[in-house]
Parts: sequence; structure tokens; C-alpha cells
Amino acid sequence: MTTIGPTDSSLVPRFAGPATFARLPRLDEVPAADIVVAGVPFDSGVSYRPGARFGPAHVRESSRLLRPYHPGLGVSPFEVAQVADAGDIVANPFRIDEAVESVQAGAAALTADGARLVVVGGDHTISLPLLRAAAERHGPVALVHFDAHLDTWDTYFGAEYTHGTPFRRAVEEGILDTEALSHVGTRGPLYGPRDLEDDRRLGFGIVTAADVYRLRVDEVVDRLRARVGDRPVYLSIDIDVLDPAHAPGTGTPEAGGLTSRELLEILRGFADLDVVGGDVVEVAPAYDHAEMTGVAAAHVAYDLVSLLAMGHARRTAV
Ligand SMILES: N=C(N)NCCCC(=O)O
Ligand SMILES: [Zn+2]
Ligand SMILES: [Zn+2]
Repeated sequence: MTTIGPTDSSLVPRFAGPATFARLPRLDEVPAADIVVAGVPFDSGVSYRPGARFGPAHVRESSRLLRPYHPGLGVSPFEVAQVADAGDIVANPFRIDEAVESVQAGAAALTADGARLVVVGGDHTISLPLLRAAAERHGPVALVHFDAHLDTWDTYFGAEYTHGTPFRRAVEEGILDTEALSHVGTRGPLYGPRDLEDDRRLGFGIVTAADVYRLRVDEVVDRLRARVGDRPVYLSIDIDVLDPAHAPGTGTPEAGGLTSRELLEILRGFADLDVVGGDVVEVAPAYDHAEMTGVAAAHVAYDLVSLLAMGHARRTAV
């Protein structure tokens, strides 16, 4: 197939021109896209440091150095699939309920023709509407959730839609396949032992950050893949899964996290899974240094796009 690829960095310096993700064409510059990258600049659901509303712009800016061939996965994602940047889904910063509806509608519109979606957030609140849109198309999905936090808490200050509650809401709504839910990278203090009991009751299995250290990447990948099986799976990556040394630019940092190498290698272990979509959230550039967090998030999004491109190539192979 012939695709419209990124701007050629040997012809136009990579630091020139406006930033789209990986210098890809905008969605309105291509006839149709197989994979769409969209931003959701929304952070009204945070419980601590604000600023993830600036995540999409920062990750796009930090993605200028990405190149078109992924040697780890052996794929040229922008050749085997038409990938485009759809810009941002607009979400009301003053009305969280309305924002959640807009994100769901925006994701549904971008995937209505069968395109698969990678979203750059934004705080973790947005994964709920993104999962709703994924479940509308695929039925209840498996989930691999990379995060320092469980994000299965009930409410904050009485609010149901926050960045600490999306996955409890998703289970309650029946949009997740409760046989196939995993958290990866969990660590740090909790409010009490009940947090873990509730989480288990909702159906989650946990690979803690300490497990990743002790078991190492290959064993972790085997366990996660076994839990997902051949189900459609959604990948949600809160950048705070990384140690603050790898990703300082985030709102609720916790010590003792994954390295970016561990995270990327785990993702690369998912090459043959039926990935239906994903997000990378909680990038808050005000606390970043030297684009460390932006670059890590850009690489995570590139890996998500590459996994989706491989799936697209498999589905369209004759
Ligand atoms: N970063 C995310 N998504 N959630 C963190 C919530 C932690 C807390 O407020 O206790
Ligand atoms: Zn988190
Ligand atoms: Zn989170």
C-alpha cells in the first residue's frame, strides 16, 4: 500500500515546522487513516499537581526525532498503515461530566470507519470514555494498565470521574472483560488494605514495580500475555509508571518505578496481541526537564502505533 508518511527529516530539518506527532500528516491531509493519534488536553480530574492539559503539545514537540523504522518490532509503522495526527479532542475544563461525554464522542467519531486510536493525554480521567468508545466497537475489552497507581478508587471529594477512579467506573459499567485485567508497575503507599481488596474484587491482577524488578521483563510479558490471551486488549499507560528519574514531568510521582527500557520492552512483548487502542496519559510538562518525560511518552506512543500497525498489517494481509 502507498501511504503518506512523515515529513522527510533529510529534506526539512526536524526542528522546522509545526509539530504533529512524529511529523506525521494531519488527518485532513490524508484520504483516510488506519491509525489515528489524537490529543486530549484535559486535566480537571487531577488530585495533586495540575498541568497534564499541556501533555499533548509537549509530547508532539518531543516526538520530532522519531524515525520511521522500529527495529525492536521490525516494522515501518507509517508504511504498513496510514497513520495521521487528528489534533486534539476538545474537552470542557470546567465540566468534567461534559468533558467525559466529549472524549467518548470524539473517540467514537475518529474510529467510526474502523481506524484504531492512540490518545495522548491529558490526565487519567480520559481513559474511561476512551474505554467506552473501544467497548462500543469491540465489546468488553481486556486491559493492561501501566501505572504507579491502581486508579480503582471510588470517589474524590464525592466526584466519580477523576484521574484516580476511571477503572472502577469502567468495571461498574461492564465495559471491561473482568477475566483479563492487569495493573503493571503499581507501588507506593495506599489509603489502606481495602484498596487492594476492592481492586482484587473488581477483577484485577497486579504485577507490581517490585515484581518487574524481581521477575524481569520476559517473565512479566509471559504472565500478562497469558492473562490477555486472544481477547481484544486496550493498553493504558500512565507515564508515572516510570520512576521519577525517567519521567519527572507528571502530577503524582512515586519513587521506585520502572525504567523506560523496561516499559518499552514489555510493550514490545505484545506484538502478536489484538491491541484495539491505547493511551499515554499524565504528562505534565511544567515538571519536566530536558524533555525527558516528553521523549519517554513519545516513544511509548510510537510503540503503541507500531503495535497497531502490525495488527493492521496482519488483518489486511492477503
Ligand atoms: N495519576 C493517577 N492517574 N492517579 C493518581 C491518584 C493518586 C491519589 O490521588 O491518591
Ligand atoms: Zn498514576
Ligand atoms: Zn493513572
